[in-house]
Amino acid sequence: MTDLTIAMPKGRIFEEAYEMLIQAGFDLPADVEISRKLMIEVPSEKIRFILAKPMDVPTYVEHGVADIGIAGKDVLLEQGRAVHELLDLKISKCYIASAGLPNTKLGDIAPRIATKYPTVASNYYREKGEQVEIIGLNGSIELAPMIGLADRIVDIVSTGQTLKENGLVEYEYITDVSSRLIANPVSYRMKNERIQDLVKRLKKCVK
Ligand SMILES: Nc1ncnc2c1ncn2[C@@H]1O[C@H](COP(=O)(O)OP(=O)(O)OP(=O)(O)O)[C@@H](O)[C@H]1O
Ligand SMILES: O=P(O)(O)OC[C@H]1O[C@H](OP(=O)(O)OP(=O)(O)O)[C@H](O)[C@@H]1O
Repeated sequence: MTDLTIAMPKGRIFEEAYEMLIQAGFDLPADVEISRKLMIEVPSEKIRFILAKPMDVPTYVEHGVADIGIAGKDVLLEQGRAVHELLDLKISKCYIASAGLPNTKLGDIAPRIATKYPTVASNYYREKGEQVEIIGLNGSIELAPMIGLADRIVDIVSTGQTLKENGLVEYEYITDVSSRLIANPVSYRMKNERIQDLVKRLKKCVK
């Protein structure tokens, strides 16, 4: 059996993704994320996990230091990395939308859009033929319209609670997001049997 390195996203996605691998029949240790270890070896399964920031998973996979990884579609759309998308795991579901203060119309001059997803946002408005000014932020995006930094935000919505608690409303749905299994193209060729087996097993667990 070939060794496989899997880049796992720390945080939100981790638990569901790890649970899915266990459901797929992999014999993996419990309590992995509680520890501060960033690399977990599972010799019995010939698997090595690296625990990365969700935004960094495609980087490890593109560079081939991880054979496969799990990444949100939001991150894949934003980064457009050279990786194969193998399977929609249908976990960590949410969507990207634009939002802003209620009853506000965008003026003729390029509205300011605050976002953690500058590429997704500029593609969206370009396709609509609207000129915008993108303001890149790393988090707490909802603050931007409240404090007058931007006219709209483009961000992840899940329950809608963050928008509601900050007095914002959704304006435009942009795209659905869920987590995907991705592979390095060379690993996919060289370790095809191993990766196909994993895809087959995970596919059975997709709900
Ligand atoms: N409500 C949500 N908010 C943000 N991301 C979500 C949500 N629901 C699912 N996701 C998915 O989880 C991923 C982000 O996970 P997480 O929030 O742990 O990372 P992060 O925000 O990049 O990390 P950090 O909190 O360190 O900035 C997204 O890329 C997306 O695919
Ligand atoms: O619709 P909801 O269920 O409220 O979820 C959406 C919120 O969750 C995310 O933020 P996160 O918690 O990752 O914090 P951040 O501000 O650091 O991005 C996202 O950026 C929204 O702010």
